[in-house]
Amino acid sequence: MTRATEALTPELYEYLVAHGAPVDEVLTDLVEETARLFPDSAIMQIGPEQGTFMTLLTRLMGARDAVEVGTFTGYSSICIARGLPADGTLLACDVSDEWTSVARRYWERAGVAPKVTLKLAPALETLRTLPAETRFDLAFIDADKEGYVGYWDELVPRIRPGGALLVDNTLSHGRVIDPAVTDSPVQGIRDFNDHALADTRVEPVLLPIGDGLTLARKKA
Ligand SMILES: C[S@@+](CC[C@H](N)C(=O)[O-])C[C@H]1O[C@@H](n2cnc3c(N)ncnc32)[C@H](O)[C@@H]1O
Repeated sequence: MTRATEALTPELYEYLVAHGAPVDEVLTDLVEETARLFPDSAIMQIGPEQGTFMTLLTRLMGARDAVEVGTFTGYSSICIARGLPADGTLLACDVSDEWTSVARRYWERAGVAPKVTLKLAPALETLRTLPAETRFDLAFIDADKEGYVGYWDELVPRIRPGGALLVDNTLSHGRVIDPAVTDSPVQGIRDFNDHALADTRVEPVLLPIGDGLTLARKKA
């Protein structure tokens, strides 16, 4: 019995990753290619245990229609798309043609390309112009941190009752609790965390996966 989450040493983290479902060749190659092409940005990819968790969650929920805000080179989108059924859909939102051109190649290799629609535009615009009747089972937010509250407010009404939202980086590498840190991405995360907690339409939990992953269930 314990009352707190275990702090992970690098060795314990390695053990944890090694005891989840193994990462396949497609994702391993994607990690390698992203690091080679975009060495300064590769850190933006989600980690292997988070990807496995997202695939399992998608599958466990029986999600069919999903949306992602922040695609980069495609790691998280592949993890979500793999959890969707053959006729499932994923709307992937990003602004970078350069980064998502890598994602497009890997969607083909992963066999998920028919499920994915890429929208290259500021995500707030994309979400605001969705048809009023659009409903998603699952949303994943992982883009500019200052935009999180706006994305959340567009997405919550579009999630079906019982559906879920996942929001990445909600611990900001620990900076959320450091009053000396006042930069706008960290303040964006603080604002978002308070906003989600106060939102009576959802039941949220902030999980210590990766850099903090908020999971929220839309109430019926
Ligand atoms: C942290 S990365 C996403 C990482 C991705 N989920 C993965 O697992 O590889 C953030 C992404 O958000 C995109 N982005 C930033 N501002 C955006 C905006 N206003 N609208 C849409 N996408 C945006 C960036 O181009 C970048 O690809």
